[in-house]
Amino acid sequence: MDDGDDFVINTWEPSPSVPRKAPASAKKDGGGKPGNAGAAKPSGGSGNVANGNRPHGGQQQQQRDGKPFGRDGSAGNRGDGGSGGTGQQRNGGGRQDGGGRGGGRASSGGAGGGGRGGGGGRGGGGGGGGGAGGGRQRQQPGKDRFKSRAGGRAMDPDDPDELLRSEAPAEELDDLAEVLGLVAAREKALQAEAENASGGAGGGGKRRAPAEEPEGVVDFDDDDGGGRKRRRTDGAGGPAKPAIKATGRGNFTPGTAIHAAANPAAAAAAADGADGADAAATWQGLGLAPSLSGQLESLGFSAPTPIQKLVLPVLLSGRDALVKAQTGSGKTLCYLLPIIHDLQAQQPRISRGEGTYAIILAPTRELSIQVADVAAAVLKRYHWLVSGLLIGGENRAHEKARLRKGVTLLAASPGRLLDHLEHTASFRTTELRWLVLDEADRLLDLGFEAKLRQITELLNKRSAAGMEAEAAGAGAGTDAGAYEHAGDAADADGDFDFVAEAKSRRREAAAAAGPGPGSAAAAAAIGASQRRTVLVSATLHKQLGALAELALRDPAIVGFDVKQTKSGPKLVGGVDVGSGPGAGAGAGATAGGGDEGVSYSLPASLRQTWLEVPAKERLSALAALLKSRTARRRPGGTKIVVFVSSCDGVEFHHHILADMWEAVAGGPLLPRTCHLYKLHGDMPQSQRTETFAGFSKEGDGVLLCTDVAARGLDFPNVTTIIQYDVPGAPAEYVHRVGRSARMGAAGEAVMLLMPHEVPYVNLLRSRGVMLDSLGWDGLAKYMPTPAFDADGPGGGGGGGKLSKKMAAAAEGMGSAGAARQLAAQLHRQLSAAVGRDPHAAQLASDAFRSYVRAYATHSGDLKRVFAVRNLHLGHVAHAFCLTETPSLVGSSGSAADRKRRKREQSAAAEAERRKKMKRAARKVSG
Ligand SMILES: Nc1ncnc2c1ncn2[C@@H]1O[C@H](COP(=O)(O)OP(=O)(O)OP(=O)(O)O)[C@@H](O)[C@H]1O
Repeated sequence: MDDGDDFVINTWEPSPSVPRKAPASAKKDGGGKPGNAGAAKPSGGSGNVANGNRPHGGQQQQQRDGKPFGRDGSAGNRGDGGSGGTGQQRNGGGRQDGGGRGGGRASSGGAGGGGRGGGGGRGGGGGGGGGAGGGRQRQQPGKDRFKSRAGGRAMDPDDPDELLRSEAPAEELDDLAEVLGLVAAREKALQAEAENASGGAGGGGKRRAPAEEPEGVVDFDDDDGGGRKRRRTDGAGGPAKPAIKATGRGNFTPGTAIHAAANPAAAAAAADGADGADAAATWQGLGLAPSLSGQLESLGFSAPTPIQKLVLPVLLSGRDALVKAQTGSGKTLCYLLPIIHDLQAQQPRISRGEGTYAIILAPTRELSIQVADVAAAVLKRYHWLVSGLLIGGENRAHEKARLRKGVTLLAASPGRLLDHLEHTASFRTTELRWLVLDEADRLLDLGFEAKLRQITELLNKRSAAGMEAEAAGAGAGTDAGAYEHAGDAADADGDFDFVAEAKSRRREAAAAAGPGPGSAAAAAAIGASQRRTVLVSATLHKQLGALAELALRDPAIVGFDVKQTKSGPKLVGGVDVGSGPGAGAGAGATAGGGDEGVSYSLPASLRQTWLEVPAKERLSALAALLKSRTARRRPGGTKIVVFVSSCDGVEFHHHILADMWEAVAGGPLLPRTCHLYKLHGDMPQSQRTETFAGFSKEGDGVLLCTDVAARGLDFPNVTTIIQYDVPGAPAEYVHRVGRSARMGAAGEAVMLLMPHEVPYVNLLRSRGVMLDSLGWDGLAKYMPTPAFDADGPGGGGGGGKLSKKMAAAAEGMGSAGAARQLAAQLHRQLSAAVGRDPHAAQLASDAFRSYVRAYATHSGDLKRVFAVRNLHLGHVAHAFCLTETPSLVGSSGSAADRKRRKREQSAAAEAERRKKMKRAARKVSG
């Protein structure tokens, strides 16, 4: 039933801050080459077309493994698969008919060659029992892993914050890399086998005709897989630009040479060169439609950033891509613009009933919301393209209703997307043309590998079902068959005739229009079987190569280099492309692989410092930093993000600073106009969304948060980042500080380190991140001072006058040391207040425990620097305003909160169900 509350983000007013106007610096970016888009186009497009049967390979592998495709398994039916495609189509109406779908794939293999159909049959047969079991086995270890890392506490693997509290052990990630490598190798072998068996005839029958190679465009130096080098030139005989090399055709598999991409610095320089400066300096010059260019300008994006200049032509050409660039350099538009350009160009227009054409996966809910907001803003001109959001914490039933209506462009978090792929029959993805994995490094960090693999497999399966149905039928009804095949029986009604009709007209129009950069023909050449996949990352993650192997085909690689090693090609950090004029390109050249040897590149406009603080003075130092940064009103506002290592830590500090400070210190810590926010993964989604929007809009504000806000979130005008609790690996540091100094703006990052943690500065230095030491002197006058002494309240905490006695003492001492002593006195008063308040005391103990637990999860090199044995637990407890050190055994408040929330959610769901039943009953009786 449709709830009527529309899911169309397209009609939302995007958050006022997102996107924001381009700063003057960005507008000045000049340069670029005319015709780059065209130059890049044909090679990728044709390469992809030639490789069009990749999805089949993936599916064959599933069939052979007999793996289930739905969580429910429907094991008994899987054995039906032996009859191949036609059998499946006969069976295929019901979603529960797992065998039908398995057979569907078998038949798709069968179309390419009988052998594959047989393979599917075997898989289907085995799947009767083994498949379903396999599904559970695959999920279970994941859960166990989370559980064991949480010290026996059951964790929610969908929740980034849960995982943040303790990262996956390195060995597990290594195992996953191995598995992904094996999967890729196996896929490749099966594909080769299938190609031999079919001789290409069958597959060709299903695939759309490749687009003709447009004339006058450039191919790259291209290894055709057989070691032969080809070179094409453009009509004018010029070299290919941008300087991004294509890889050989075929999957990006171990043993296949991954060509170093572009040296972005060189490419950016080329793009800025005299002969092409004007074209690449404009959106249209990069190949975007005039209407899209106009929309961007009306949003304040007057010119592309350097990374956008590099990536847009590549993606518009139909290539897959792996992209790395500095934080805040404008990566979101790098993929959104080619997608929107592609979708708006489809003739006749795409209708929402056709289902989803683009999916953007992001690791956190907030990031998905942000991407959806930006998409909605850009899509405003294209009312027929509907965007939407699928994220954990939202009502599934509402999401299902919206998916049934159709959502063209979807931003999603992996857990919820997988859930709908598995359980929402009306979720149509057979037309999917784009899959983006944003913050891919973070997705990997959070242990989403298995989910990403499942998602890719399911999408492949669905698009193959669509192609199969299309090949089997003609014209109207084709899609109905496809959806039936994909288990979407509920939608297989007459409504889809117009969809099939639109699609066939679209293809005709594309054929008539002929080839050309960004043309309808080029677009049509990339059918469901030719999905483009984009991996975007701000840092190099050691599993990224494996993920690229799995997900990408013939990718252009931007911002990384590729090093040949004994075990095959390996991604290494390349030159980051920056965000402002002169930024990035050339800054922070990299060498080596993995995190070791990587050199991060951060904006020059970011001032980075660290402050050495003993454990027991941490809270006072935080208060002093906040006071000092908010003391003066800046014209553009002051926004501070404070990173804390756990949800409990955020709760405790929020309670102390927002609810208790004023009463104890006799005045507020922050100016009245500066609001204090909190954001963490244990908050209900509605509150998270509210905070996200509120802090984005705020002129002055402080956000206390976990790493849930560390990546990708684009809060406008963040002036200061305070890392109150240390980050993990240097990449984490880079992501946290990347919330400030975006798009060439000035920013500051301060990290608090306890004395034993100071070597972390050297670790960062070894990764190219240079910090200065921040002295106490500048902070002395902002140290919070006690309100209550023999002379009565003085209001030192709120910036009011010191009591006479204190003021005299401070003047006498006149040093940072004196100020610190006064602050210590205030701290003792706070501790006494916490001791009198059971709620605060509970928050403090929970926060202390979570802090120590999080500290204990550091691994590798970090374990030596952040060793729990170096923590003075008594002093740490003091920082949490505890006079005694709590036992480290015991459940945290957040765990209890989570349980309570789950209870509340199921009670609410039950109430909703009852309401619906009552409504239905009333309708019947009415
Ligand atoms: N061409 C442009 N002109 C002006 N501003 C832009 C342009 N492109 C993007 N921006 C703005 O730059 C900011 C950063 O963009 P975005 O969030 O896409 O960066 P990012 O590289 O994804 O950052 P992170 O690595 O932190 O995720 C946003 O406020 C965005 O609106």
